[in-house]
Amino acid sequence: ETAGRVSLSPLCPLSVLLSHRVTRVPSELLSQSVLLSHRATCHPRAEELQGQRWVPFSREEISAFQSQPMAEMWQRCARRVTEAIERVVEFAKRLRGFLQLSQHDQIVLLKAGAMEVVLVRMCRAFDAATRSVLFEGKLAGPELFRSLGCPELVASIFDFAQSLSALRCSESELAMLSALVLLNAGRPCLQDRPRVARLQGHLDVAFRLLLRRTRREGLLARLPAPGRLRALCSQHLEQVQAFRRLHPGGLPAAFPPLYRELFAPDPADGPAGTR
Ligand SMILES: O=C(O)[C@H]1CC[C@H](C(=O)N2CC[C@](c3ccc(C(F)(C(F)(F)F)C(F)(F)F)cc3)(S(=O)(=O)c3ccc(F)cc3)C2)CC1
Repeated sequence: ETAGRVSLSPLCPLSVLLSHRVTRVPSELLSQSVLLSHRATCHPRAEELQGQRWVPFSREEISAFQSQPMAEMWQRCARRVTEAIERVVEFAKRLRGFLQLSQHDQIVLLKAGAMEVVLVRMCRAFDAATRSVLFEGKLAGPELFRSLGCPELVASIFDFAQSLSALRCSESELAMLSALVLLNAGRPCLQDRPRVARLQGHLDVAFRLLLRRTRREGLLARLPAPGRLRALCSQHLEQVQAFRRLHPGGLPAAFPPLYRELFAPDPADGPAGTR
């Protein structure tokens, strides 16, 4: 048995067995705490996802969305993605060691990784059978988002959600994946890269041990390449720029400030993450 576990030898009297604390190895404690942070900051919660019967939008509701003005639909989606990003920030703050990083590095990691975590989390509310995602309480296919005017981005988002949901990840696996997306020592502009690399290393070991314990080592080879998430996020930034060109005068004030800060930073505000 691995060190620290209660020895289950037949010779051990109950009193000795009971005297051992059920110790968990540090990496098991780490994946447990990451799972709790994930559960506390995801929406909908896992139990709501199981219980809920997902209802698709009706044809009338879909055409109502499709006839929304582009700016209206963009603001609606930007609000929802901003709410999701605020929950990802809360998740990051609960990750062991994250708040001990400099604020500069916390901002660098969130600017680079928050949208990627939203896209990872999206597979939780994705229904592969109907290729649709939970949006404002009902199931929406890609066609519902037509008035955004960015069909390729929407298609890539759905493709990514489809491929990730096909792996049928557990909440623990999604939690560890999300933590590793955020605590990525490869992000540009980090001040204390070795410190982020140490945190990333602990998570990497904990993730591998979790996969071994659950006989899911094969998952690692099937995960989408990190480049896919990066490509999705740059596609998203291109579409935000395209939207801004269509609507001179910058993103309308109705866009959430956090969304503007992350995806349409005003050059007058100085370099990213240093304010
Ligand atoms: O907080 C949680 O645990 C979850 C995390 C995942 C959340 C989620 O799935 N989402 C949050 C909002 C979602 C979202 C994703 C992508 C975008 C955009 F890229 C663009 F609009 F251009 F596509 C933008 F940013 F440019 F506008 C906006 C909003 S959504 O559900 O509104 C959605 C929109 C379009 C889709 F084609 C698929 C989904 C995805 C739901 C809440």
